[in-house]
Amino acid sequence: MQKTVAVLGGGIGGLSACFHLSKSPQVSKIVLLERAGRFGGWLSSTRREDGAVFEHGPRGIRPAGAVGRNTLNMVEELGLESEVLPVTYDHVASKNRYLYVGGQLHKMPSSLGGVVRTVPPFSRPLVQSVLKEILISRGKEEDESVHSFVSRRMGTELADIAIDSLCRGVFAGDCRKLSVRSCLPPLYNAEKARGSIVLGMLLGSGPDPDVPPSTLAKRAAQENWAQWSLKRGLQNLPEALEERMRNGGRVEVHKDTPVMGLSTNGTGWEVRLLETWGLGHIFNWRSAPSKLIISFLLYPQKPLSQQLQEIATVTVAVVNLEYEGSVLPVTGFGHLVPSSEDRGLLGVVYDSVPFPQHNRTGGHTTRLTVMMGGAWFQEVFGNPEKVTEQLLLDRATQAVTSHLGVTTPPIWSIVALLKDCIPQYYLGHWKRLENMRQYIRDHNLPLSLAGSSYDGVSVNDVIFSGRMAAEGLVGKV
Ligand SMILES: Cc1cc2nc3c(=O)[nH]c(=O)nc-3n(C[C@H](O)[C@H](O)[C@H](O)COP(=O)(O)OP(=O)(O)OC[C@H]3O[C@@H](n4cnc5c(N)ncnc54)[C@H](O)[C@@H]3O)c2cc1C
Ligand SMILES: C=Cc1c2[nH]c(c1C)Cc1[nH]c(c(CCC(=O)O)c1C)Cc1[nH]c(c(C)c1CCC(=O)O)Cc1[nH]c(c(C)c1C=C)C2
Repeated sequence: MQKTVAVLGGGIGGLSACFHLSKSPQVSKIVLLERAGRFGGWLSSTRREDGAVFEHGPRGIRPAGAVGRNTLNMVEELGLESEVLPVTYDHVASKNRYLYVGGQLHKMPSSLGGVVRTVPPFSRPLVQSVLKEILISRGKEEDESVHSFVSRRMGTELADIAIDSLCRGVFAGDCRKLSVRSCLPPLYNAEKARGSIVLGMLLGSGPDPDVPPSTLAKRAAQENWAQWSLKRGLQNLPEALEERMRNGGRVEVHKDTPVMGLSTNGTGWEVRLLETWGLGHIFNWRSAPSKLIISFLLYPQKPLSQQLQEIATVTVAVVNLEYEGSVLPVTGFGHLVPSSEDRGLLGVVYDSVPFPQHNRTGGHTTRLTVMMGGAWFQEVFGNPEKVTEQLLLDRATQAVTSHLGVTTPPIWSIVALLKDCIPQYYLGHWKRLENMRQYIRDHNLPLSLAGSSYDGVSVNDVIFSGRMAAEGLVGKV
């Protein structure tokens, strides 16, 4: 029997689910319901008339691994190959990343020389920690914080500085609360499979999903891409998906359509919407049987909704700045700031280094993005509802002055407050997921979970989760 499917939330996860569902002959109709006035969720780019592009959310996607190939396969299917802006591993943006510690920028080691020598801010050569790691016995816990795991295996200095910064630069989160099992599965699996991170990395610690590469994914591997973006910014990806959905025939796409509630009616679902397109106050959309793929929380089944609610999120302030000319004292991807140095200032991305194509045409500028807040937002800035754009802008420009010595004011800026934008996989996240999925199975609920709250926060992970949710319903597409 053909199915009708509602996809709730038109972020990149919901769009990916629609994309894959729409390929299946088993699905007669897909209804995509999005609260906002545009699709794409956190993939959001400002395009200025003079050609400059500024990213408010993700700015680079990694091509590596099965999930990286899966995204590039989709990019090729959407006909976006000529729009891709690759950055190779030998590019300065791939080789140079910095830490801001003790009031100074320190380049993170990226070569063997940097690992065997003592390189500040570390007090001994990293190779010492790496060699000792092989001899440390396996942990016995089912889960552990990222900080505790790395301190135990590689020493507290590495955990306090490098890992603390890494967790801020990916999750905007606190490594003392984040789960190693859910946030860094390759490290957790390496210890479980080989007894050591180093041995796991060298010998492998489990199979990757089978995702055959498209021509574009093969090109990325041959040309050694480290990351990529799109000429018109990453927002072009949800735009291309939306266009595909609109032209495909079987997907009904609705923007400005917040879902207000969900309830089961035995055979399917009732989705309560606040009417926005002229049918009365509350519109009940009913289908039987139906499946829902949700990338956000709205569910009256108590045990499930409670578990979903327990997945915390953090708020990040993103400030894009543009400066006239070349103002950076160093070149590279950007720098991260450990929480011991400055709790509220997470890091600065030097956008014009990896993607100079996004600078305004004809002029020479430097584009930077300052990211602030995350797990420390409330403590440093107070209530996100009350913080002013001016305060965030001042804090960002002060950081650029003190960290990078840039004394000229920016010629252009934009402040975005991204409320609850990154889910935090705290200790025991894996158990919560297992319980939720068990509940769905036990109650035979026609419901799938996809999106950044579950199995990975990167754009690749989320796109893959949309595909898995679709395939869980209709089989391989
Ligand atoms: C600042 C920042 C930088 C990042 N940098 C990178 C990076 O460099 N590389 C990378 O790979 N990843 C990066 N990420 C992560 C990645 O962008 C996100 O994890 C991903 O975009 C999340 O997609 P999603 O579809 O799960 O969720 P969302 O983008 O949150 O989409 C959910 C959608 O559901 C809609 N919605 C919510 N409630 C309702 C409702 N009641 N009714 C209807 N619709 C609803 C929302 O409006 C939204 O459109 C970054 C994220 C942030 C915030
Ligand atoms: C300073 C805050 C943040 C910066 N980027 C993000 C935050 C919160 C969000 C983010 N960055 C990356 C991802 C995807 C992870 C993935 O698995 O692909 C997300 C959600 C990519 C990334 N950025 C940095 C690292 C180490 C990674 C992981 C992948 C990779 O190695 O490329 C470092 C980093 N992020 C930021 C800065 C300033 C920075 C380092 C210099 C910004």
